[in-house]
Amino acid sequence: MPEKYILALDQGTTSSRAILFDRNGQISQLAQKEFPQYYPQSGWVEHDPEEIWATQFSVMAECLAKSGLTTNEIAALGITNQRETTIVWEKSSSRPIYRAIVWQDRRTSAYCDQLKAEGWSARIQEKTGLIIDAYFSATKLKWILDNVSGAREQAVKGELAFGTVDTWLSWKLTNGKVHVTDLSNASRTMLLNIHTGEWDEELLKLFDIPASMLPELIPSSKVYAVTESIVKTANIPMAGIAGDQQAALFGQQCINPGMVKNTYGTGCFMLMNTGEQPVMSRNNLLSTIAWKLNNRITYAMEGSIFIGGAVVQWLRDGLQMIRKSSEIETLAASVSTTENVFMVPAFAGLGAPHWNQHARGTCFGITRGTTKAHLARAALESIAFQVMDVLKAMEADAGLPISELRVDGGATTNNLLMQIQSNVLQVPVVRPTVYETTALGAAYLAGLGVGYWEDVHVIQQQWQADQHFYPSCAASEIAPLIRGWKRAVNASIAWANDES
Ligand SMILES: Nc1ncnc2c1ncn2[C@@H]1O[C@H](COP(=O)(O)OP(=O)(O)O)[C@@H](O)[C@H]1O
Ligand SMILES: O=P(O)(O)OC[C@H](O)CO
Repeated sequence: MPEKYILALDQGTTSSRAILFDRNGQISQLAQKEFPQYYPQSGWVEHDPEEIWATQFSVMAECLAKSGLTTNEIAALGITNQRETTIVWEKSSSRPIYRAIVWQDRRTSAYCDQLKAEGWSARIQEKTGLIIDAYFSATKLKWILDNVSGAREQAVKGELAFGTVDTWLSWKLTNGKVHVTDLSNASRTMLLNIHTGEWDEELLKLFDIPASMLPELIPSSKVYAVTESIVKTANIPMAGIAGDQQAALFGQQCINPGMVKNTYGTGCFMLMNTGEQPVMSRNNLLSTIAWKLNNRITYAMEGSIFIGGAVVQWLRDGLQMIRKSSEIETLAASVSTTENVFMVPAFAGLGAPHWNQHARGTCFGITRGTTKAHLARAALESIAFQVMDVLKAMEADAGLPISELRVDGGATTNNLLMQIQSNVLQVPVVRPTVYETTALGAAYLAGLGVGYWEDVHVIQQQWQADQHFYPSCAASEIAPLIRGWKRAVNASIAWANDES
């Protein structure tokens, strides 16, 4: 019998990846492609669903071709994806009726303010675990139905399908045979009751969403389809789905309550496993479904930061200050401090724990002596400070100190950022050997779904630390920086509040 592999599709905000994992959870082959971002108006962010599919499909084909494997050597396929991003398509033609509205998009902020003013905050948090914000899918879906010509009529007739990116990819991989989403993705729509694990009728009514548009809810780890005959990918069991942050929690083996990871991708997302009960945050964090496995739902508490590695991408593409993301490390390391420059990258408002939809990016403390190196360092520090704010909120909710942080995601290749992070938090930061933890989590869920791995205890042995970053300075040296950061965030919020 030839050795089999698990294929994970990781559809992120900036790129699509396909990764083959072996039985030891090691990467055997990888292909990756960036795709375009569209910013049609200030605060709007869109993707083309066909480009999402085309890049995802091409990396999958490339990965298989490079490996030389045939489909019967693939034991299962797992999907993990940028969450909340909202796609609506025609069931009959599979044609999207609008571009994907991305999680970072702010176009529904005013409607969210209205919902808050009408007193919906507590009820929505109680049911969904979420804080009302344009971030989640429900208001994006409502916007499409209200603004795309003919959409509502078609939706009422049952002709349209809604899905997050996992739903879209599952639809495309099966030629429209399945219209599904797993509970971890569904919990990000603001339409799911996380206690019952069902779509919530009251919320569907509030957002005026016809139930016929909604995908079927499935567990995160179970065979739900096989791939259709598209090039070399026919008949692979599709057996795992999870939102990328929950998949990373699984891939980091945070499978016991109290375990925490932080992922540094486009945004930063810290999740704590809270076991089989949702914990309602008193400190502006989210309560969300981590996964449904073996018929049991595991919950997580989450701090979502909208701009993490994206600030580096902005310096690269927007300001053209660097040519490659990796160049930021040398540039930022060329100065030992920012000379009191603070950047608040609230490009898409502020997420946890501030939740200000109207805040925007800002930079304080610039003098005639400020160079691009200071700005580069301030950008990296801004990522670390935002993570600190979320970690403090999580510690307050948990009533326990977090004594070590497991990290992953594209920006964790930056050793300087990891060192700054450890200094700011004054705790060790641990990077695992497999950086592609998100994809690994999806592979694990798919592999467990087909019995490739017998149970979680088998995969638990596979997690290995690559590098520890320990604090290299005293807390007293960091304290003035933290004060400066807090002033900068407050000023950014005050600027937004002054306008509203
Ligand atoms: N060396 C680096 N230093 C800091 N940020 C980086 C570095 N390399 C990549 N990044 C950032 O990491 C992000 C990509 O990480 P990834 O995990 O692929 O994100 P996503 O899944 O959101 O697309 C980008 O925003 C990029 O700017
Ligand atoms: O694309 P990422 O990895 O930054 O993840 C995006 C999140 O899923 C948004 O909630």
